[in-house]
Amino acid sequence: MVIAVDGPSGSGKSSVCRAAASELGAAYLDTGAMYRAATWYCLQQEVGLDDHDAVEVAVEELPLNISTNPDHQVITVGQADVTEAIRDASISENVSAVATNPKARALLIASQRGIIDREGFIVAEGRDITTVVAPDAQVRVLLTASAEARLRRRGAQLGGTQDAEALKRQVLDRDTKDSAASNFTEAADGVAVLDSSDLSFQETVDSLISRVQLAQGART
Ligand SMILES: Nc1ncnc2c1ncn2[C@@H]1O[C@H](COP(=O)(O)OP(=O)(O)OP(=O)(O)O)[C@@H](O)[C@H]1O
Ligand SMILES: Nc1ccn([C@H]2C[C@H](O)[C@@H](COP(=O)(O)O)O2)c(=O)n1
Repeated sequence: MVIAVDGPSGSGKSSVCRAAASELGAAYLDTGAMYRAATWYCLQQEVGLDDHDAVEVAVEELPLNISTNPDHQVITVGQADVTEAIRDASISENVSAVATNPKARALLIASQRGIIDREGFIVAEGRDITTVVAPDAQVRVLLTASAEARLRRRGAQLGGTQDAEALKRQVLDRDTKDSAASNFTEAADGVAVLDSSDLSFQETVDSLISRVQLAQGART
């Protein structure tokens, strides 16, 4: 069973899907982490992010390994453990340049489909999982939250280190740029909306799990 979840920045995709996968005993794929790792690699190789061909070459040779264990996420690029580094504000502010590069996207999407096929029972989250990567997933959810809730949550997550302008760049401005590559603000046909604005973290996890259990029941 494939559980596909999309949504804007700060809506809770990574944390909610990781917790749900852990409770369900499923694998977990953070596709945003793959775009972030690709961006880290381009910056490390001093590839100009506006140079589309150079970015494509870099993504083609990207020596990426991403774990699918929801309880132990490790992301490596070659010998470098980039699990923490890809969460840096410098990556958040540059990742859209890679995510909107069509050829880089096609390469990463192919890799994501390979991981999903290999795992079988998996929660995969990102921006285009319900629509492009796994449109045939048995559970398809658009996880949303108000802009105010998303900014507040991201601010708390970063320990109050970012001012309002930096948070806006990392959350709302990034959404605007990423919208050029995929539609994650409106649910496509057959995709259920889960609005977490007024839900606690655990209520949101429980809501996702109950949708999975409903789909599991429908299959037996
Ligand atoms: N329903 C909720 N109530 C309160 N806090 C939440 C809720 N859902 C998520 N959070 C918190 O909000 C923060 C942002 O969540 P998370 O990083 O999972 O978002 P995201 O959608 O994956 O963002 P991005 O796409 O930018 O990586 C985390 O600290 C998470 O614990
Ligand atoms: N399926 C996906 C996943 C992510 N992206 C882009 C959009 C984000 O700016 C970036 C990082 O994702 P995050 O870690 O914030 O979820 O990657 C995408 O285009 N498609």
